[in-house]
Amino acid sequence: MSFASHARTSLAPFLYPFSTYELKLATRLAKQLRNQPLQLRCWNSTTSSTHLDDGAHPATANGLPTSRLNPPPDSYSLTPFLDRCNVLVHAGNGGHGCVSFLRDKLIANGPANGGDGGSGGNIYIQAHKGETSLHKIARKSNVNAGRGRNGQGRNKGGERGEDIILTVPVGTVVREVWRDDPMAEEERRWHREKKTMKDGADGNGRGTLRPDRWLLYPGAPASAFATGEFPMLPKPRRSHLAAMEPQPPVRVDLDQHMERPMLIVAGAMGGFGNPHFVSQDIWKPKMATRGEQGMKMMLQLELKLIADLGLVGLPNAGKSTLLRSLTNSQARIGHWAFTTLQPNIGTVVLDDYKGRSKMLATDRKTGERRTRFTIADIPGLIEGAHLDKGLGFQFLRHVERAAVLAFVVDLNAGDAVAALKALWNEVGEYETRSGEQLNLDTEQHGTLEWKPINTAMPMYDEHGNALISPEAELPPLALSPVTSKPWFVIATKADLPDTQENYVSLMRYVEELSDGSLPHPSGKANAWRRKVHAVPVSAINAEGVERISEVVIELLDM
Ligand SMILES: Nc1nc2c(ncn2[C@@H]2O[C@H](COP(=O)(O)OP(=O)(O)OP(=O)(O)O)[C@@H](O)[C@H]2O)c(=O)[nH]1
Ligand SMILES: [Mg+2]
Repeated sequence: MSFASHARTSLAPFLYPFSTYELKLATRLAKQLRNQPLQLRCWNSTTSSTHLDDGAHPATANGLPTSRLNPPPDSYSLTPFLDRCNVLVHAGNGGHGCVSFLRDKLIANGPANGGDGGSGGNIYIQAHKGETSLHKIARKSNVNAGRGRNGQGRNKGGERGEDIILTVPVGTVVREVWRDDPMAEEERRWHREKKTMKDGADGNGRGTLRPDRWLLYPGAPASAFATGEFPMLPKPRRSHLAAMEPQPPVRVDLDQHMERPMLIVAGAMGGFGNPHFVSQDIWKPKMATRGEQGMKMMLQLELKLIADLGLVGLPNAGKSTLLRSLTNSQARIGHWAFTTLQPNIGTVVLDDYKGRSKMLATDRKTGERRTRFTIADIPGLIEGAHLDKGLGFQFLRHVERAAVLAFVVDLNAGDAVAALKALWNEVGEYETRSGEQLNLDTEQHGTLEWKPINTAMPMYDEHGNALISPEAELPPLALSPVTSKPWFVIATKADLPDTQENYVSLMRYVEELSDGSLPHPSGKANAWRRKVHAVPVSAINAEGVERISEVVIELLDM
């Protein structure tokens, strides 16, 4: 059977129809297009306004009636998207201890009963499959957990500070840029002081006067620090939760949906109330300690994965229309290049638990039912994108961050095979260049410090000096090469007349590619080409698009 007849009979019956209904539909569409004056198809501002004036159709350039899949250019909603940000997190400070003495009807001058301060709030992080972007976190830039409340009289401890949970998309890598840990300094100081006392240099057993650590009774004059007797400062305490913090420096790869949040920084401990300082020498301690200071940490959050499927295509190929036809997205659609300037993420729901699911699929990694997958409509690539033409690098960065790639080619815009080759050329060259850049960096700065997630690296040298400076740039994230990703082709605008031959030659090309008789269009010998599909669709009519979900599910599990 020839390719053309194969396509006609099995692959695209809705596109090149022979049933009565489909034939009628196709004839009507083709007729509509033929009847349009040519300038209506080639948009410019004059023709558009003429078009509006005659009132036949609202402002759609292709002359088709407006619908959700063929909206006027001003009918869209912009969803913010960000795939990288820095955020300064500050664990909560501890509350102060309390200076208080029991006073009762019968006891005029009772014992010390000041409560301890509450501990500060913790910072947690949780990857959630409902999140697609980091913009909500980036908006804050500083995230402060709540401070612990101060202790009170009658031995009442202070309340704990409020915890903070950073909710991020699945596929986020969290890396520490720098940290400021006041507790580490306190601990070093305490050990130094203890050693001095032991050596007998200051053998009176009294601590140094540290107004920043001690708290006197309310209304005490400043001179009380000089005249009062202070015991040695208690050893600085860390919260028992600190044992659950990731090893420094924090390197966490959140590639699974998390049911429970994970601790990043524990809050600081509260200060001691005055009963802690009762001794033989000091019966009525008029001092308590201040709460410890919470740790500050600069975190870099970066999405290693922006979506399960990335739509890669030339400008105006019909990517946003395709996204709309598969999801509830309100992405902007326009008949000019670069309508889309930042990725739009949409979710394809396979099972909404309202009845029979659209498709039964299991995630091979987790063994769980797959109920949805996400799609990123990536801005169009132009020739020379790998040389950073247009907004080349920024757009290609997103291509690297999709699990499966769909190359969207417009069947109505010249040779589809040439378009596919041009796209692969840009992507392949980008990969080569980023590899070269990485090698160059390695030559200049020695081995790049990207270690597997969660391995501990020393933060301080033996003298307590920070090894990682706040200005240090983190190395680029190690991502899997683009050419190793499973991919397929979506041939759009197949409703337009005379696109059949183009599709057939595209199909022939990908078949020969899959069986290894042709070299991979990226020029890379080991590029993925196990089973390349070419799916013909008419996104504007939502025809043929169901097949895309089937192919994506198949490729996601490869
Ligand atoms: N006839 C027909 N027209 C389509 C189809 N899909 C998209 N179009 C039209 O093609 C034009 C471009 O569509 P978009 O979805 O904005 O294309 P895009 O690839 O997102 O473009 P950029 O964001 O600029 O890269 C619009 O005028 C759409 O109406 C289709 O299946 N059939
Ligand atoms: Mg677009």
